[in-house]
Amino acid sequence: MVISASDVRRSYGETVALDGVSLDIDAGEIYGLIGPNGAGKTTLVRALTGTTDPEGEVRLLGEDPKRADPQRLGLLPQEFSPPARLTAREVVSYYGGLYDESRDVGETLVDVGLTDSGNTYYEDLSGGQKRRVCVATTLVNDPDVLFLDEPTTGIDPQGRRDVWGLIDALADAGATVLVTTHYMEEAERLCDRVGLLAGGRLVAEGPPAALVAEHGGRPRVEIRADDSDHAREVLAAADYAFVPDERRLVVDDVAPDEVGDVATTLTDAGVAYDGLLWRQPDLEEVYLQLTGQTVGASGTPREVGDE
Ligand SMILES: Nc1ncnc2c1ncn2[C@@H]1O[C@H](COP(=O)(O)OP(=O)(O)OP(=O)(O)O)[C@@H](O)[C@H]1O
Repeated sequence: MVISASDVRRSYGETVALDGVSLDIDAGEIYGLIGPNGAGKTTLVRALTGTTDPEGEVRLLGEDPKRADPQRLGLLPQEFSPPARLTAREVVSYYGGLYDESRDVGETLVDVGLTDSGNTYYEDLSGGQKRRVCVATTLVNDPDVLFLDEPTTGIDPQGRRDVWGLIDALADAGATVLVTTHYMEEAERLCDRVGLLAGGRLVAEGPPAALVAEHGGRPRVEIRADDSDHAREVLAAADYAFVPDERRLVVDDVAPDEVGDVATTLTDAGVAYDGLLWRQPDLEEVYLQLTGQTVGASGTPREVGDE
């Protein structure tokens, strides 16, 4: 195992940040830690990398994390501000200088898609470009194990895809990657396995598709109608069931060939709607099923039915 944790606990005063987490991550895996703000993701990354002292046992590359070879590790913290009055190239070169051996700075910049911005001051880059520079600093020593705490937060959709491609390529080349995210699409697209963290506990773990199949529930249709209360009444009278969701009207258990029946039921009752969206359940639904909370793109936890 490249990374392993057994019954890891960490509290800050009264706040229990980690409440007995165990996990094992193998070489070449991309493992995603998912959870909303406050779930314990950053504390777990800190425990696994030796920057906080938890109870329980942690092993990184077979050692106490504090003794693991820094040359083999890359860590992108959530909050990371390189010196602003350096250019992108100088920032990456500065971090490269901290290692006995480092990669070519120009190549590393190309890898993160910063071909034209190498000579721009860090403080003059866009939010997404800054994050790419930060990712580049974690790649410059060609690490075997990478910890990326919310690597794509603030990056535009294309930039996000670029970073995913980069992480994929690193894992293909044998690197082990632990990534935290509250973007479910990111977790589904990128990760071989994910761990769902809630209140400092790992509530489920597995390949995204397997978790969705086991806990995600049935396909559903989301309806956008001006008068969604009326739409709900009409559908309830026709024996449709609903996914608990305070923000949207979501009809549960609708196979693809049954979407037309939902539309007809509404139309026959004179209910106007401007959208019917059929979708398979995703990791967001899994999280909701298992914790009663949504993660959401902003990462802010929300109790369903709590508004
Ligand atoms: N240094 C600290 N001192 C006090 N409390 C802390 C500290 N670090 C984390 N916590 C608390 O521990 C809990 C878990 O925080 P953590 O940052 O690990 O969550 P997270 O899932 O990474 O959230 P986010 O997505 O916002 O980073 C939170 O309640 C947080 O307030």
